Order: sequence, then C-alpha cells, then structure tokens
Amino acid sequence: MSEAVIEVEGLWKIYHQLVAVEDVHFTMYRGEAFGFLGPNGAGKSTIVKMLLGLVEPTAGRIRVLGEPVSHLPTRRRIGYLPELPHFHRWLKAGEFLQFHGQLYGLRGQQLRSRSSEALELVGLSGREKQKLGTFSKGMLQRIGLAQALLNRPELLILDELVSGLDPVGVRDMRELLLQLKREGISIFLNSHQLADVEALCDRVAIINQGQIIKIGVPAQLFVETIALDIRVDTITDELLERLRAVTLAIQTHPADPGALTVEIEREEIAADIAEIIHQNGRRLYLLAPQKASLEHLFLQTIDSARQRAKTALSEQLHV
Ligand SMILES: Nc1ncnc2c1ncn2[C@@H]1O[C@H](COP(=O)(O)OP(=O)(O)OP(=O)(O)O)[C@@H](O)[C@H]1O
Repeated sequence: MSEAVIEVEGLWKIYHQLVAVEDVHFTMYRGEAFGFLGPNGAGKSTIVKMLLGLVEPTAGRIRVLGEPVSHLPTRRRIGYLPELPHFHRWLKAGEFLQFHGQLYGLRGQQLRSRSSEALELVGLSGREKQKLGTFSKGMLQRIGLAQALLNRPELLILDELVSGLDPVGVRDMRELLLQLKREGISIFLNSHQLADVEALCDRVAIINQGQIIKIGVPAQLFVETIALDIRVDTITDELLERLRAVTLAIQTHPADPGALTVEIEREEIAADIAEIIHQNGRRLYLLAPQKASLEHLFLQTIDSARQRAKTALSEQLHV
C-alpha cells in the first residue's frame, strides 16, 4: 500500500455544547486526490483547520506527511487555500506572492523564481503588476492557488475551491488541479458540490453532522446498497470497530444512543452483523432493512435536526 499523507484517528471537535466533528477516521495516500463532500456546517472546514494545526482537536490523533501537525518543517511542505481568502486588494499580484513567499521563508532570487513559476502554473504570467482589487473572481482563485503553490507543496489542501466561479472558471480550475495531480501533488479538497469531487477526486468521504458516513470512489458512492436499522443495548467502540470491517458506512444517532444505521453491500452481511453483535456480548433488539439507498440516507441525514442531536450528545459527554 502506498504511503499515507494524512492519517486521522478518532478525531473530535466540540465547541462548547456543539459537536462539530465526531469520531472521524480516514487515511489519504500519496498521489491521491481525496475529497470531503458534505453540506454547509458538516464539519469540513473544522477538520481542515485541525489538519493544519489552526484548530486544536478535542480528542484524536492526526499525522500529516508522517508527522504530528505541530511539526513546523512538515507544515512548510503543505499548501493551503482557505475557503474565503481575504486578499490584500491594494497589493499587486507580484507583491502579494512576495509577501506570502516571505512567510514561507523564501527570499531573493529563489522567491522571484518561485513566484513566476506559480504564476505560470495558474495561468497568470504577465499579471505581476496588476492590483488584486482589479482581479475577477476567477483570477483571485488562481492567485490564491499560486500562493498555495509557492512552497512547491507535496500536499495541497483546498477548502471549497470553486465557490463563486462561472462554469468556464470552474472547468479551468478543475483542469488546473488535475494537472497538479498529474505532477504528483496530493490534493485534499473540501466541497459541498458533488460535481467537483466527481471530476477531481479518486476517493471521497461523505460527511454530515460531523461524522463520516461513507468513504469510496465517486462512481460507487450512490449505487444502490442496503441500509439497515440496528438497535442494541449499548454501542461500544469495539463493536463499531468490528462493524466497520463488514459495512460500507456506519452512522450513529446521538439522540438515540442504542441506534445505528449501516450500509451493506449484500443481504448476507446482515447475518454477519448479528453474529458480531452477539460475539461482542451485546443484545440485539432490532435489525431491519430500510428501502433507502445511500443517497437517500445521505439526504435524510442532512434534513435531520443536527443541532438538537449534537447538543444532546455533548450533554451526555459532559464536555
Ligand atoms: N470557532 C467556532 N466556534 C463555534 N462553533 C464553530 C466554530 N467553527 C465552526 N463551528 C461550528 O461547527 C460546525 C461545523 O462548521 P464547519 O465550518 O466545519 O462546517 P463546513 O462543513 O466547513 O461548512 P461550510 O461548507 O458551510 O463551510 C458548524 O455548526 C459551525 O457553526
């Protein structure tokens, strides 16, 4: 298996009473374009900020490029384009890159050549002397990306890259990212647009209400699967771990602590699930198939009362 560039285990973020990120696990490999797909408020930006060391996790373990996020030399190998970057509109494009290059520790000739290289990559060569205040949205996205490429990153982290672009701008930006991927850069992309992740990503994690509800290749994300409602006496970490091995997706229901919804590929796996629950010493009260596909499950979860459920869970945790 190829080298992991991001490893996340048991990651939680609780803001006061609000559970923004709940027990997230995933691994992204070198050379991959990996997407987080979820609605507004799902917890995507919070996870990105934890990957970058900008937000402290409440619990969990993160390694980026093999190191903890506190490791500064490793942070220099990452490029980051935030969701709503605030550009210095009075700066010329060249000055903007000089400023950010200096923050990366670049100086002199090296900084000048990296700036030209980044401008060329994003198709803005010759615009060095133009003020950012006169840039279109598409050009601002590009200069933001140039800033993220100044340090020739191994890992590029993009939070909602294509917001505010017209269809041509979206297509150009996707093509640019595919080119960067071909050049060997690993790309982590947050998005609430299915089309973005489908066009760019090798694998996608669907996230809702702070939980990853499925990870897979985009083409298989919404194929018809079997959803099962399960009820047991107590859900333990060990039980969840064992169920992860046989299911495509697991969702807990914070407002209903004994309940789980899982996605399975084939009917026979329901029998395996019952066996795992018994082997774990848990009592099984309900194991019932839903008619819904994963997409339906996803939309259902989006519609559910997110804040109420999260508040209930955080009260149980006494955090
Ligand atoms: N600093 C903070 N303090 C309190 N709550 C926060 C803070 N940052 C984020 N949240 C909350 O955490 C939840 C997840 O927010 P987050 O920004 O991570 O979602 P997102 O998936 O990135 O959404 P979007 O697509 O709208 O950017 C939201 O309910 C948000 O209000």
